[in-house]
Amino acid sequence: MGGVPAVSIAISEIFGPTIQGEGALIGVPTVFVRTGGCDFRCSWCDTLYAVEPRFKADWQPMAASAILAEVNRLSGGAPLLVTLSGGNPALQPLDALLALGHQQGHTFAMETQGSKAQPWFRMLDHLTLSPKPPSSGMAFNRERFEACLAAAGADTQVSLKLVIADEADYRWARALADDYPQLPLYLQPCNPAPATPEQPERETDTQELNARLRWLVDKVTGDRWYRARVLPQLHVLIWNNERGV
Ligand SMILES: C[S@@+](CC[C@H](N)C(=O)[O-])C[C@H]1O[C@@H](n2cnc3c(N)ncnc32)[C@H](O)[C@@H]1O
Ligand SMILES: Nc1nc2[nH]cc(C(=O)O)c2c(=O)[nH]1
Ligand code: SF4
Ligand SMILES: [Mg+2]
Repeated sequence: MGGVPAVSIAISEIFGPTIQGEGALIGVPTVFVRTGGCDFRCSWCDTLYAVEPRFKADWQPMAASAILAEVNRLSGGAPLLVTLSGGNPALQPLDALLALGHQQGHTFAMETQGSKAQPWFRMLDHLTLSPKPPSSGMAFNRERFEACLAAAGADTQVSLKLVIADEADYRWARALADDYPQLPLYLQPCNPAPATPEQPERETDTQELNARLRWLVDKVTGDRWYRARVLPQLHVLIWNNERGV
């Protein structure tokens, strides 16, 4: 009696509908499901409240059915694109969420740094792999990244989204992208002043952000790197560093 207890997923926040502000699906209406916990700690991370273990008490263990109930409440009951982010959502058991969500008509995209592969990656409709450049302070592990690509298989649309803070990041991005010519490639300038747990109300420097965007466009066009697509974080242009949008 009682059956198998539902597996729980650590949830930092569920919000939307808003628009996807980054990468291949920019502009698409979506609800975000943000998991808690990350195996990285990037120097410029804009979501440390979903990363640092000191915030563990804020992350709620939720069953797939409860997460989807909240997604459906926010979406008004209509199926839509659900974006899984974090923290690193690849650390969570998300297969039941994907199976049940698909049954309900939702589609799923996920953002991850490519440090951990899961067999359920092939259940995703879109997978954004965002390996970290030198400025993040994190090391790139090619074997793990390629395990993520293999786990996604042929039916999941995979794209590469690289954050660029400086010249060294740009050079790293060029070399990395050359090794994966089949992947759609998105470059996004690093937010120079993301909000932090200590300064949740911090505003970014929009002039500096715009200068970084212009610099990146100049680099890409100057190098005739016509495969790269340069995009801002649209949500930062619209709402600055506000959380939950
Ligand atoms: C917060 S992360 C969560 C998902 C996963 N941990 C990852 O890094 O891909 C989502 C996206 O935001 C990007 N990001 C984080 N901080 C940023 C910043 N200061 N400027 C630009 N992009 C940033 C990450 O590189 C990643 O592509
Ligand atoms: N609108 C919006 N787009 C996003 N794209 C990636 C986000 C993230 O934090 O993972 C994000 C986010 O937090 N908001
Ligand atoms: S991998 Fe993603 S969530 Fe984790 S610290 Fe880096 S940017 Fe933040
Ligand atoms: Mg974000």
